[in-house]
Amino acid sequence: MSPSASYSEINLPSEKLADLRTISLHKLQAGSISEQDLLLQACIEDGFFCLDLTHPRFSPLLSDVDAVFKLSKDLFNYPTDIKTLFDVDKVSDLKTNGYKPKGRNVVAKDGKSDGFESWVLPRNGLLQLTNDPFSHPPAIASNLHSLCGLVQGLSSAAYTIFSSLSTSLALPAGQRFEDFQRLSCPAPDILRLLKYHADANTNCLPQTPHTDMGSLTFVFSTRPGLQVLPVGTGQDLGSYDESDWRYVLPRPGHAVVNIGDCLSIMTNGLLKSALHRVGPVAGYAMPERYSMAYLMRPEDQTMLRALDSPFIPRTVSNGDDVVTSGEWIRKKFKALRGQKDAGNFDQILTGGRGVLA
Ligand SMILES: O=C(O)CCC(=O)C(=O)O
Ligand SMILES: [Fe+2]
Repeated sequence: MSPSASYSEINLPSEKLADLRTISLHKLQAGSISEQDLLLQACIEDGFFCLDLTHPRFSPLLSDVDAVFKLSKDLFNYPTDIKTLFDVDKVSDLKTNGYKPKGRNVVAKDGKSDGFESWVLPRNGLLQLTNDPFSHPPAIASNLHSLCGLVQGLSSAAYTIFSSLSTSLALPAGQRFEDFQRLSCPAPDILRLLKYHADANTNCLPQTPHTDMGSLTFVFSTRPGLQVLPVGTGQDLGSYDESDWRYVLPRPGHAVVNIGDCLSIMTNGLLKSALHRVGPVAGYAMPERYSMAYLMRPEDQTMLRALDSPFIPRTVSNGDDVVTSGEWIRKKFKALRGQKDAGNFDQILTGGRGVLA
């Protein structure tokens, strides 16, 4: 088969596929104990799972996903001079709003740059939770209904997931995950629309390996491309092998969900924040690919330290290294802004490990 064979023609060997658990949001919401246990297991063992949204009650959410994919195509089809009016580095401080052209950031030590355009939208701006500036083009203004529906639907799915995990870990009142991401309070969550460009080079790496630095991420796509590194393959030490990557296949009516660094820190590593990346299937060209990621982050005042739970391993800390989530995000930016050639801001913002050494 030629490197440009269509993805539907590619028959991936099953041992190369990520064997992710499927969690039904409907069953979680109905209080199923076995689903709750399965969710905890997935977060401890993989840091990734597939979220089944096929129950009819989630049809409005899936319609919003479709509408936002359509919007995404319209946005990336805008002429370059319009897109650059909303340059993420000009219209927002912490990259929480605006457009990033392809190739702006370095993704590999050899200096190669990224292979995707992105457009980031802030939850605070969409839901009018703060008065922070939120400049955006007409296509976004005319799709606010779907964008807000999507963000609210995913925030509510996250509430169910957080609350299930909090119960499983016997977290005390006031220290439950959902207490740090309240539905009506401002939080620096972002909706990230992505367009990966086709690339004939079978060795291209459009997006660098990274972990997401927030709490929980939901990803939707209709094309393969997402790859995860199984927990236990030397992620922390960087001693994994290229052959360790596993492909996550998109499934209609499902989101791919993963744990971010903040939840991992708050559970002292019990819940895993796994390395992932986007790239072509080995030996094939990279096809054009649209995806969207809703990257959730704890409210700014959240202390990033291990929570009280009989299941969370304790560490001895003098407290000096505890920071709030807001400080942590700012610190990362400051460190990077002062670091010539660090380039890779978007990945750093969304990921704490596994990026440029
Ligand atoms: O495009 C994807 O499938 C993944 C996106 C991602 O990992 C991110 O935005 O952090
Ligand atoms: Fe990510």
